[in-house]
Amino acid sequence: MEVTLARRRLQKHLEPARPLRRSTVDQGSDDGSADTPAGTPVEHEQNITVEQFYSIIRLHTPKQGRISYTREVLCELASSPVAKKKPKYLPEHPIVLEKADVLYHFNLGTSTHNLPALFGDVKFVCVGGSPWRMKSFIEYIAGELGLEDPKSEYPNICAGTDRYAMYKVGPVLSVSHGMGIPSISIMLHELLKLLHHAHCTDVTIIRIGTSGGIGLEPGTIVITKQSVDATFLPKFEQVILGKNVVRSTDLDTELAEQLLQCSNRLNQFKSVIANTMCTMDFYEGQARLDGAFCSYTQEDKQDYLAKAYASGVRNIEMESSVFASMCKLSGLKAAVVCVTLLDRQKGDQLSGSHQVLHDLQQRPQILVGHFIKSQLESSGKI
Ligand SMILES: O=P(O)(O)O[C@H]1O[C@H](CO)[C@@H](O)[C@H]1O
Ligand SMILES: O=c1cc[nH]c(=O)[nH]1
Repeated sequence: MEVTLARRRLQKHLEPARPLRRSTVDQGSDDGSADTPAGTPVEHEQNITVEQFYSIIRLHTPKQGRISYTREVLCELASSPVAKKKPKYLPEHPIVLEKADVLYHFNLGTSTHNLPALFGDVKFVCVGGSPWRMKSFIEYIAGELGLEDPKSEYPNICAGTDRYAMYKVGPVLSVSHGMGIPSISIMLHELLKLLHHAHCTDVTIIRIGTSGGIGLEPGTIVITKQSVDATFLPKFEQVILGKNVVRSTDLDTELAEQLLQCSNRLNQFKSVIANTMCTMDFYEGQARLDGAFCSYTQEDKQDYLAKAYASGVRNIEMESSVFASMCKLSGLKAAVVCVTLLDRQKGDQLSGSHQVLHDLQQRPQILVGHFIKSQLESSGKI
C-alpha cells in the first residue's frame, strides 16, 4: 500500500506545470482513502488572481523591522559618489563584475583588477622579446610624448610574475614576449583578452625586434610585408586537436607604408619593406653553422639563404608569423619592425660590441616612437 502511494506522489511531481489556480485537494488519510475508485484525486478548482496568489504565499508581506526600497532608489544610491568610494578593506583596484577571467602569465584578472580603468585608454601596444628593451621603450616614448614620470618610475604591471614584463604610459602599452612562437603566442592570447576586457578600441600593435638580415647592411630596419615560414610560404601552421591548422600571416599594408614614410622623414637609418622569415629555432632553423651541432655544409647554408633572398626574404626572426596570424584573427592593425643585427650571408655570430648591439636595438624604438607621436599629434591627442 505504501509503495503505491509513493509512486502516486512521484507521478504527481512529474506532471507538467498547470495554470495558476488554487487547488483544494481533499485531504484524505495516508492510506489513500480519499482517492476515487479510479485512483484520481478529487480537486475543487477555483481561479484566483496573481495578487491573491502572492498574498497566499506571503511574497510581498514586509517582514517586521525591515525597510524595503524600489529598484530605482537602489540604482540611484549605487551611483552616488559615496557609494562609489572604495571601502578600505577592498584591494586597490575594485572588482569588476564580469565572468572571472584569470590572465595567469600576466598575474592580472578580471576579478582582481579593474581592467577598463587600468587599460581602457590604450591605443598602441608595442611588443618585443626582452623585458629590458620594453622598459627602455616606455621610458623613451614617455619622453617623446612629454609624459615623463619626474621620478622616472615606470612600474612593471606584471611584477607579480617573471614570465612577461608590462609597462604603460598614457595610451602606450609595452609588453615583453620572450623568445619564439610558443612564448609570444601565450602572451598574445592574454594580451588580446586583456584588450577585450578593458574595452579598448582602435588599437595598433607593433612588434619591435631584432633579426638577422639577408643582403642588407647591418642596422637596416625591415618592416615586414609578409611573414613567411622556413619554406618561404606566407602561412602559420599549428596543430590544434591533432589537426594541422593553417592561418594567414598578412599584415596591414597601409601601416607598413606609413612606417616606411615615417622612417624616410626621420632620415636616421635605412628602412625597407620586405618579407620576414619566421623560424622555430635560432641555430639550425636559421641555417647557422655555429650551433651545438650542424647537419649541413657552408655551401648548403649559402644556397638556402640565396633561395630565401630570391623569394623576397630580407630578414629572419622567430615570432612574426604567429604574431601576424593572431593579430589578423582578432582584427588588430599590426606591423613588425625589426632591425638587422648582421648580414647572415657574411656570418652567424653576433660578435659586435655590447654598445653597438644596444644602439642597433634602439632603432625600431626610435622609428615606432616617432610614428606613435606623429599619429597622436595628427589626431589632436597630444
Ligand atoms: O629581438 P627579439 O624580439 O628578442 O627577437 C629576436 O631575437 C631572438 C633571438 O635572439 C628571437 O626571439 C628573435 O625573434
Ligand atoms: O640572426 C638573428 C638575430 C636576431 N634574431 C634572430 O632570430 N636571428
